[in-house]
Amino acid sequence: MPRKLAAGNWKMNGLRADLVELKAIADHAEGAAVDVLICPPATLIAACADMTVTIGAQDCHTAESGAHTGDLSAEMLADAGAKAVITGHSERRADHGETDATVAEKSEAAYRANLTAVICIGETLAQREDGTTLSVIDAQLAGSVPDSASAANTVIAYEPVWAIGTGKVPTTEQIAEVHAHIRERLTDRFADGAEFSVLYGGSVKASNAAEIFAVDHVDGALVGGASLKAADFTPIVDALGAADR
Ligand SMILES: O=C[C@H](O)COP(=O)(O)O
Repeated sequence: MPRKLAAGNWKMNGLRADLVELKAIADHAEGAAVDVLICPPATLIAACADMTVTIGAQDCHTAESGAHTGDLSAEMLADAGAKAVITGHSERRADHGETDATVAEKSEAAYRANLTAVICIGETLAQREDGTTLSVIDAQLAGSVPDSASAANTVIAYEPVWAIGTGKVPTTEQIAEVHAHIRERLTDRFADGAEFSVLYGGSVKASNAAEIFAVDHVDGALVGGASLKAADFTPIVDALGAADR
């Protein structure tokens, strides 16, 4: 059975003053029935590395070190206290031109540094509307997930681009279709494909979490906006714990 995971991606939000929210989430995570991961901006990783919640980063470079001004290697993030790193988030694919090949390389860099890679995939609104969602998912899975991936070092996050930060959420039927498809592709390709945690991401809130977590093959969520405040995020953690699956 895949592990249930409630993950928060703070994106480019969070100053030291906001560590109070992270501490409250960590305190809640300590007694939670599910795994909890928070990915704050890299500037805050060291400050919260000792809290009772798993800390991750939002991106890493492919190389271990070198002349790459402004970038951070997976080894540096691990050294700061990160245990995981998000790779291939659609905002990085769009803002920084990251390709599937880059995402696969970054995921391999994560494994090299003993970090879990949270690999993001998902279709745009145009792709959803022209009926190519599943072939887009296939291409992203094939291109972004390295052959060395396993359930122990990789989490897949399905995030329809059109649902991120918009308040628009796919129907449970749409989520079910894509998650079942991802599970099938993972089991086709990896011996432990049935064990990978597959998260849903895109406008998850306390008010819709239970319905989403009841969908087959949804093993948790990657939450953006609603992970910034403990009062918004902890009910999502609890909803995942209560999900009957
Ligand atoms: O990484 C998180 C996702 O992009 C979802 O963001 P959101 O919950 O603000 O829609």
